Amino acid sequence: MNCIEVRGARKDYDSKNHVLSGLNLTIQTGSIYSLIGASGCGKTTLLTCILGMNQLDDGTIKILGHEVSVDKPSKFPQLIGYMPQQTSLVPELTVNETLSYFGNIYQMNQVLLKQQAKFICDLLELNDVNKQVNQLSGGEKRRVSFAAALIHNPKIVILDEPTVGLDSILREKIWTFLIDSTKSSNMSVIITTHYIAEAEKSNCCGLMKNGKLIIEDSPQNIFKSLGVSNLEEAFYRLCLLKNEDADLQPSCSSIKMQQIDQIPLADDEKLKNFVNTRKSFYGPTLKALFRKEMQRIRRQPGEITFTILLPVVQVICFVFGMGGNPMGLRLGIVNYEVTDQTICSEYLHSTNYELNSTSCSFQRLSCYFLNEIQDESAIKVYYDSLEEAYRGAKAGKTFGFLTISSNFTGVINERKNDWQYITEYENFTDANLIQIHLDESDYTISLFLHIRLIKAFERFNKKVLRDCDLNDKLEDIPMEINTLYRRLEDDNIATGMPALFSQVLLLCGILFSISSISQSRIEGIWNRTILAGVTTSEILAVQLFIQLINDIFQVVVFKLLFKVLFDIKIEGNDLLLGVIYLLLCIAGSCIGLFVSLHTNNFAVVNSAGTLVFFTCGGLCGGFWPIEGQPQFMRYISAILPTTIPTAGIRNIIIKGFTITHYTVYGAILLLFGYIIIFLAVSILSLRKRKFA
Ligand SMILES: Nc1ncnc2c1ncn2[C@@H]1O[C@H](COP(=O)(O)OP(=O)(O)OP(=O)(O)O)[C@@H](O)[C@H]1O
Repeated sequence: MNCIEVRGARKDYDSKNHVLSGLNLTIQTGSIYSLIGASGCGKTTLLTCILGMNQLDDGTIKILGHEVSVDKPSKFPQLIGYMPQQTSLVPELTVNETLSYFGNIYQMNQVLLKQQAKFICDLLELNDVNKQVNQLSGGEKRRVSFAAALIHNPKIVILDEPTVGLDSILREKIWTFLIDSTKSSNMSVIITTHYIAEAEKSNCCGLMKNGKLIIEDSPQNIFKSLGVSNLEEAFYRLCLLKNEDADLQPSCSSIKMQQIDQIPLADDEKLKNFVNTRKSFYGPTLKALFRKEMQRIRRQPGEITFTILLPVVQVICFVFGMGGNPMGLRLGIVNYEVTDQTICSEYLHSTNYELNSTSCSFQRLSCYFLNEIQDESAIKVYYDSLEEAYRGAKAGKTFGFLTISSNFTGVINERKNDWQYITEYENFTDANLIQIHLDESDYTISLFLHIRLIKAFERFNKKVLRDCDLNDKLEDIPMEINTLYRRLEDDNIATGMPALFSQVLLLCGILFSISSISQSRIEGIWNRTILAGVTTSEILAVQLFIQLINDIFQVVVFKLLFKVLFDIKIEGNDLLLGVIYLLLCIAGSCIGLFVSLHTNNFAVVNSAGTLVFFTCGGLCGGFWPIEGQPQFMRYISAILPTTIPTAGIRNIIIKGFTITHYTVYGAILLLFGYIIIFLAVSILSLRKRKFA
């Protein structure tokens, strides 16, 4: 039986790029087949199609008589060993751990695994087996990758440029091993190489050009037919040939292999047994997947620190960055009533202000008013003229300025004493006693200054009324505003806190998921794991388990932070709050999973995470009311993963709402919805395309 048969293989990446154009290839069991050709001629593409990682547009590929495609990769993963062009290993694992990982996902017997690992490490001169892969040289990494392809003693070995970067002695050793293995254990090898001379050691050589094999024969037959003495020369000659001359090809299938034992691979019954030997959800395999992730996390101190610190830093920043009253705001003052401010301070220090108690008339009341604006409200910066104050505000030296008219005291006196007789109402309001110009480019600061100036005037006015023996309540508006639920001591922080919590927990889930899944897909370990026969369900199960551990950890950190930093009493059920936190984290993990499965570009993955974070942050209503959004946007906000949960968290913490309130059960249902949808779509897309 032929080990691999490729018939009429066509593959186009795009309409201009015909990589394989009706290629035929036959690899006999127990032989070494060297695939050579210029860079970019399609060797890797052919290998990935043979492995079922890439789909042919036309034609068939059979491994041991069974057709292979993306939908139906090889039935015998344990029989195949693949070494990709990129090293495709976990950089944080040691050599020993790497071989143990591969041995376990191939479900090897532990004693055999140890023996085989020792044998291969000796063969490939991998002496320091406790060194991490990321501490190895390029050549050493390739040797580890080669060892990983051979650890389970495969019967079909597919090697994409295994000898690149290795010295000639080691290359010789590898070839000797391959030749011995094909002879002694009937191993079949397909190998691509740019070292054409070493291909002379193979049983058959195929030279690819223009998407086809232009020759496929034993090196000796090629020498004979072309009248050359080495493959380099043959390769050079054939590459110069035009396409129409490419009919030189006797097939390698006519070459008689000196096989000792063909039975194990030719016997279909035994192959079936081989298929059945792989156990689904097998403990040691799952353990290997889990251990690999844990070792990776453990050896990436940056990542683990980031995972722990992310919520801590975010919450601390939030506590210090939000909710505090802005201090040190500079406000320009132009006082036309008392232009020399030293007079004001002397005056305030001496008699406070001059009051004629019989008529209740004052002097220089502007000093008195300005005295009510203390530094914690605004730091006063005095200017002599409006123009100067304007220039100061424009230059950013102040957040705005106010002018006090020269008739300030006169009008106030009038208001207090003769307000009932003022007939020229227009004149009264036009007095423009105090004109305020605020820099509205920072709305929050302008709002604060606005309120503080009004309050300063109220205080001033009340004092004046009291000094005139008038009831200072006259100044109050006849309205009392009482609050429901709000607690003064924590209202500022409590307002934005639920939004921050939902945002950060969602982000923690997304980032963790992205970092572990994208990393393994981009590094190539994902594909190698799938090729070893591990199902995507097994990988997902382990991933979700690890995510859950991370999510629970994040929630615990959050709850502790909440206690230590906020010390806010939770009115509602703490457990219910924990459930929403956990669901937020899990929803984030599922969103991260979905994103990582749909792109292998780290920049895109990170941008997607950032997009989710900022979109949800801006629209969730926790930092700015949803009521401020246009109606159509409110519909979008309502279905975002943090909007209803933010309201739910706020309602549990501050109002003590239970699961019967729509924001609480709505949050739980919404998050469950997110988890189910993103998980289902991820599973479906993995069914369609397992490989990264
Ligand atoms: N995913 C892809 N999308 C589009 N084009 C691709 C893709 N992968 C490979 N190609 C193109 O297909 C052609 C064959 O690539 P392939 O990697 O198979 O060549 P190769 O013979 O293995 O090259 P090398 O010897 O340099 O490794 C190249 O022109 C390459 O640009």
